[in-house]
Amino acid sequence: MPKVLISDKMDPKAAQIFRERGVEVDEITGKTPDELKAMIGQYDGLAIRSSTKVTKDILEAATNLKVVGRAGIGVDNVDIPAASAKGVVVMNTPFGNSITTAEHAIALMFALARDLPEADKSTQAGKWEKNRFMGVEVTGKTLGLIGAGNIGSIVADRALGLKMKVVAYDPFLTEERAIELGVQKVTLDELLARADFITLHTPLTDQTRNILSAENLAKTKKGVRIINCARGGLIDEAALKQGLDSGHIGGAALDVFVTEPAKESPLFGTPNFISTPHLGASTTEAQVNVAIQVAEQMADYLVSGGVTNALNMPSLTAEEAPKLKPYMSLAEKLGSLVGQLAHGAIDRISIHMEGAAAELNPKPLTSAVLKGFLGTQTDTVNMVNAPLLARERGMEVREIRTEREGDYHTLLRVSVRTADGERSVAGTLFGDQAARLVELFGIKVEADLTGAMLYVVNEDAPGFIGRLGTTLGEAGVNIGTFHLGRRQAGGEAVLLLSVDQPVTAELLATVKALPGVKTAMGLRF
Ligand SMILES: NC(=O)C1=CN([C@@H]2O[C@H](COP(=O)(O)OP(=O)(O)OC[C@H]3O[C@@H](n4cnc5c(N)ncnc54)[C@H](O)[C@@H]3O)[C@@H](O)[C@H]2O)C=CC1
Ligand SMILES: O=C(O)C(=O)COP(=O)(O)O
Repeated sequence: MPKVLISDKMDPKAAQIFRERGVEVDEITGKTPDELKAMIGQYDGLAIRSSTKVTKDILEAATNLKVVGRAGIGVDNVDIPAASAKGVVVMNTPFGNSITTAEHAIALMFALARDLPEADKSTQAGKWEKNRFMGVEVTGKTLGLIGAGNIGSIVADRALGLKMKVVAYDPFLTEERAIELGVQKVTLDELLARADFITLHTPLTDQTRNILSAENLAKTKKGVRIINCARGGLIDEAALKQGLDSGHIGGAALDVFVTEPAKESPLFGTPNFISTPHLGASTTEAQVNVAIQVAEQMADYLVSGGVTNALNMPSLTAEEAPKLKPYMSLAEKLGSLVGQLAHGAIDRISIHMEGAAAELNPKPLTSAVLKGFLGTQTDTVNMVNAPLLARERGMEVREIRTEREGDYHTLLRVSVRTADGERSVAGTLFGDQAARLVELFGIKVEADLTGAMLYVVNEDAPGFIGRLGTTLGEAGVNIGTFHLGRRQAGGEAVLLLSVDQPVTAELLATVKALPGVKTAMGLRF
């Protein structure tokens, strides 16, 4: 039974779903990195929010880990390249808390507009300072949206409902989408110059880090009020403090900080500064949403291989997964076969899916072919990092689908381009389950690809098979299955034998010395 650790506070619905789906679950929150490292080895899944840092160090200790599920959106607390290298799927729940976070941004905007926290504090201190607090209306004001994705769009919608003008800076926002949202697409400089309120809704990337730098803050309108419910690091906190102190910035509300938990900050105590402890996603509704979603996605993956909302692997529904399983095995074997047989540099690999195979989700099949192929060159390849590794090696990967059936109702063909030209192998599924090789470098052959195999190319001549059998017998090697294919009688023949003992270098040398043998190789599946 797969076992999952929930390491951050999560709605109880998550644990309930894991158990209902046959996944064992421990809920242990608040552990230090060392404590987590010591226990992570026993788990197949790790369910987190933003507190747990899934570092390379933790992943190295996670010997059984298959999936990290983020009950929320941001995955900057997960080392995704390190997870991919280990074959660990990383998933998030991209929509479950977006309304809630957008609402928090709007709440902070009003809190800034009317100085609510300070007014509350003063009133409860018995001061009744009616003349001290003078707010601003949001109606008719311009809201500058940096990032108009899921959350930014909801903020825009709510702001338009409040009769604000919304200008948006987002390099990936199309004019059509801007029109649909009712916002004006502008440059960052224009946004900085025009906005009365600025709200940030981008991930933290190399491009967005310090997007509100000292220089950019200086370009803002005097009295601007700034809200960050996205990620610490988008604003230069020291420059923000200076701007507040000088009075250029009229107010700032931060839900997120460069260092979290933010137990101290030069910003604390600054007039017109408001903060919340990363509460953007903290509503009952959002937490129920993300807990249910993350548990369902992780259970799908652990129980049936379905992949949803993964950041480092193509999607695959829980219904598709069992159907694809035998194909994945065939794809991996064909990839491995060409990897073992084709020599020299390979700059292109093509995966042809014909007949029934053409109707399947091609991405997992491609990953499986690449895993099989690259597995002959490196031990660190897996389904998750295979496409990335192929790209890093400068390989072009082609997927070709032909729905028309050929000789087989379903066929996978893997071709590689080598210095000597295109080399291809093809296989089908026998009874929709068993992987069967049907063509090898242009020669028809019917073979199972299992365990240790001996591959021999020879001149088709009488007596050869007997001599080969004797040679193997004398070497104490037992033949399991025997497959023969040839281009034409008396031409080139291919022999594929599964053998019960390993094919040693010594045996290969003896086979190669037999008359008529052109090539002999040991293969492994
Ligand atoms: N405070 C909290 O508790 C929460 C914070 N978040 C954070 O909110 C942020 C936004 O989340 P979503 O809207 O769901 O993400 P999203 O991916 O839907 O939207 C992000 C937008 O940022 C834009 N963007 C990317 N690079 C940009 C750049 N250089 N300049 C301007 N725009 C750029 C993208 O084009 C995209 O439209 C994320 O960082 C997420 O982690 C999300 C949920 C809760
Ligand atoms: O979903 C996100 O990106 C968030 O930042 C929410 O964080 P949390 O799950 O509340 O720790």
